[in-house]
Amino acid sequence: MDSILVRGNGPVSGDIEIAGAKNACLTLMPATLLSDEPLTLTNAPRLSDIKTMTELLASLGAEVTALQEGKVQAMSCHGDINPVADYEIVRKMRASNLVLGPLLARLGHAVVSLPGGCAIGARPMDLHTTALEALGAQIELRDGYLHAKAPGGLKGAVHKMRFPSVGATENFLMAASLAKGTSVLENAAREPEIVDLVSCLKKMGAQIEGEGTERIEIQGVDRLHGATHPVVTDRIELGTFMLAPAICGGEVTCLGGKLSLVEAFVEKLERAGVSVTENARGLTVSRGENRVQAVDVVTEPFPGFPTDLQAQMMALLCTAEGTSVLEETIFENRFMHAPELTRMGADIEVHGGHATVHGVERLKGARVMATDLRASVSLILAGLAAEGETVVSRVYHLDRGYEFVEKKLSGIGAHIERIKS
Ligand SMILES: CC(=O)N[C@H]1[C@@H](OP(=O)(O)OP(=O)(O)OC[C@H]2O[C@@H](n3ccc(=O)[nH]c3=O)[C@H](O)[C@@H]2O)O[C@H](CO)[C@@H](O)[C@@H]1O
Ligand SMILES: C=C(OP(=O)(O)O)C(=O)O
Repeated sequence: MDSILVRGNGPVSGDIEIAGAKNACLTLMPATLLSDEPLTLTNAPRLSDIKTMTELLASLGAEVTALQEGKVQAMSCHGDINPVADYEIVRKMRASNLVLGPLLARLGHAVVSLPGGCAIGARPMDLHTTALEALGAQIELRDGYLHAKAPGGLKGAVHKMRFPSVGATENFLMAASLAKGTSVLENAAREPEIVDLVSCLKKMGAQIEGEGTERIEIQGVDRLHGATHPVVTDRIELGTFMLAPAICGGEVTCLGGKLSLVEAFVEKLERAGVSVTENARGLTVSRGENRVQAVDVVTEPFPGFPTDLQAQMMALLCTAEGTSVLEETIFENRFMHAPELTRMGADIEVHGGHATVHGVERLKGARVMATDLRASVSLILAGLAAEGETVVSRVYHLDRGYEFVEKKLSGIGAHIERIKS
């Protein structure tokens, strides 16, 4: 298993290119199941999760070709489709559950393994199943698989979710696009990845309005056609790399970054004393000599502060002046980076969904272990702020969500290298 070695850094400077969003690409890829014509995604990130989704779609009968070293995913699903998403693939990745809505819409039946839990918390599917049931699907759980069918076809309906689940919104949107009649989803998720999915579905011929708001209306159509679509910028990779100059000092431009993707995050950075400006090339982030100030953070659905940036923000706050409280409201076990940061000299107390971080002047390098995707990169960021060397093990988590992380960070002057096992 590879590790990442990081050496404490001085100020960083330069440009860093932000990739297409993992969490958008993983929902755009299953949309290929909705049409028998090719769907081409440009600006796809080069990640192991994308390979896993490719494997899953191939197991269902889709042809997926990675072009330009993986930056383009060309997909086609014109032959026989297998309705069974097998446990062996689904268990590797939560986003596998996004084939349920498309399979059901295209075939009228689907058998999809439950993703189960993952390190950061439970990944239940009740919001997905009740949303699809509102469209007329009958779903039961047998042997760890969701067996779904819609004997008379899916029919448009009004459905209100008790929580704006991103995945359930995506499954509902894809299914309702091919249902008969009009569907309305209330309390829908508003994340940029939802807006991106709708933009792609519209190019495929879907009739949808209200994306980016909490009420989305879908007029079902008989068939969807092929399309070419660029994957939206990864707001989480963007936020992660914006933290490099915030932690080390210096000035970095995150190419392709937009304020509208990370407003709640930027508000906290600015309060901490970090400057962020939007320009034609992206977002420029700078911090001078002053220590950052403590800020409190609560994770929330978009447009609130994203759960996927909580671990990285904690790395910054470890060396802030004062005490910060981070509250995690989305996943019940998403503070696993805290004990690892403590190994580096951070002063953190975790009580349930709250982490209290008392800022220290300097962290110290240590051997630490990545427990999940965002925890891994938070340890790398902390390593940049630490005295001496930090070795982060189990970086296969990192490769799920960050392409060429060593190359990108060394491009702005960070001391980072991969140790191959
Ligand atoms: C709202 C939110 O921040 N969603 C994040 C979540 O999306 P993801 O789609 O995985 O999760 P959801 O948006 O569905 O919401 C997560 C919350 O809803 C609960 N839940 C979810 C589905 C369900 O059927 N029943 C249920 O109770 C979960 O236990 C959790 O508390 O993880 C992704 C990867 O980290 C992020 O990119 C998304 O931004
Ligand atoms: C936890 C994440 O991904 P997933 O939902 O695929 O596990 C993430 O992107 O931070």
